[in-house]
Amino acid sequence: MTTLLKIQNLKKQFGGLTAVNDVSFSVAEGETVALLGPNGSGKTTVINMISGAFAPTSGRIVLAGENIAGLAPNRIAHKGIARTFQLVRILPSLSVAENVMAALAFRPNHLWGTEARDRAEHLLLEVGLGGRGHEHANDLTYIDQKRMELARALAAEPRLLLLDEWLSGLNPTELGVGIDLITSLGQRGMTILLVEHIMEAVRALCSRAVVMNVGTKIADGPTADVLADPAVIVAYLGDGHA
Ligand SMILES: Nc1ncnc2c1ncn2[C@@H]1O[C@H](COP(=O)(O)OP(=O)(O)OP(=O)(O)O)[C@@H](O)[C@H]1O
Repeated sequence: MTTLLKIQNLKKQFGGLTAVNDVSFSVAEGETVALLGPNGSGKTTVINMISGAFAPTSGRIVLAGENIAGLAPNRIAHKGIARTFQLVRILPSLSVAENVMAALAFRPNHLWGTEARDRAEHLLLEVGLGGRGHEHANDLTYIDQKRMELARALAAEPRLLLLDEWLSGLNPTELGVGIDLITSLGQRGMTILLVEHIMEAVRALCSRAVVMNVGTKIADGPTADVLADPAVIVAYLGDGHA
């Protein structure tokens, strides 16, 4: 398998707090990998460094052989990384279709006009919002806003998709649909790194999992093995459960 993303000795300090400490792991082309860990373990900080929201204190983030650590978010996006946010970010005053068209307009091979509208409708259909492009983004339920945010991320045709708790807040039916949607992206060859607290989803979607605790990587391997690792169980549940 070809490595798409290689994280090497990544570190992030916020003043005296070391949020991410010497973390290294890789994601192969076409893999769906989970980045796990209890609250505050540094997962979102890793995602923020990969997507360029934060510059690392030290370490390398290598995408397809090129070190992208510290580049601005728009440059990283143009290199093929797209993400969703833990708290959804949308353009609330625009329609659903316009939100996606804005993403199509800002990608390297821009799409405009009818072409963009057609592509936006296709992407909305893909995420379960078919025929709803005319609606006001602000009127969508939270779950539908998440769907729309995913359509915006997919509009960039990323090589690597970062999903930060994209499945959280879904009811059981919606969760099943969401898992199917991410599965279908993976089946089409998309490389995905996802932060997720819903273990049912992690087991269903991810062949491999990386686990962090207090900024440090404590496990990396096949998902079933990692979730059965006593060190991981202790990190999530505390001593007495391993
Ligand atoms: N911008 C920031 N400034 C200062 N400290 C920060 C900042 N962002 C994150 N932190 C701190 O870094 C640590 C790791 O936070 P992070 O959000 O990466 O954890 P997480 O594993 O994603 O947690 P959760 O599962 O709760 O989202 C925490 O102690 C957090 O308070």
